[in-house]
Amino acid sequence: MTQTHATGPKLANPLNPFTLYFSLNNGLSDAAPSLKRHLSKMKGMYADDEAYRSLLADGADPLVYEFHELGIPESDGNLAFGTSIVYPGKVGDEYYMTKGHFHTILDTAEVYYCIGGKGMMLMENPEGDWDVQEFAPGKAVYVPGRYAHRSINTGHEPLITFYVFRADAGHDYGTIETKGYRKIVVERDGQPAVLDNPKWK
Ligand SMILES: O=P(O)(O)OC[C@H]1O[C@](O)(CO)[C@@H](O)[C@@H]1O
Ligand SMILES: [Fe+2]
Repeated sequence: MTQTHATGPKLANPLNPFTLYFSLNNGLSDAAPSLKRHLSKMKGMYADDEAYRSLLADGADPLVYEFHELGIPESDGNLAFGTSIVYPGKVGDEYYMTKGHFHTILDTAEVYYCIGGKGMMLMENPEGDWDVQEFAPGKAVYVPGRYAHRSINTGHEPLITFYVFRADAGHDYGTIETKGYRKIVVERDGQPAVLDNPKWK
């Protein structure tokens, strides 16, 4: 090592070695800003449009999830990583969740390691196969290439995960925004249940 580098989010291109701290309690990093997705950014994604509208009444706009995206250069040798925090809540009986996406380079996989909370990773591929895997602290979920992925908080605490994927993978939101997922995860008798999405096109 010939020089020291400040740790933190100021990422140079090409990258130098660096270290970043993410809290094991709330998933956040003091050194890097998070991107926040409020409910108003998820129009049409929940099955119950009326429940969605009523949660946004009178100017309310709850924070559904936030994540750290560090701006790692999107070249094929790099890894993008960060934490993702989905807050507890529901729209009607459907749990708070991320938008979800395919990777633009469809074959690109991703790993999520759960640090806190409880939930599910909902996945589906263009061939129509779907799957859910459970998140609980200590569980690592592998999202294979070709699978769209959405994190869902089925518990009462923030669902905190750490993710890593190939930095050039890209995000394809269009397909999910127009077609939706085949499945939704809702609360039934106090338990999560996977149902057909009535809005799926
Ligand atoms: O991109 P979405 O579906 O809004 O969800 C955000 C999460 O997915 C990621 O894009 C990783 O796949 C992270 O930035 C973040 O954890
Ligand atoms: Fe992804």
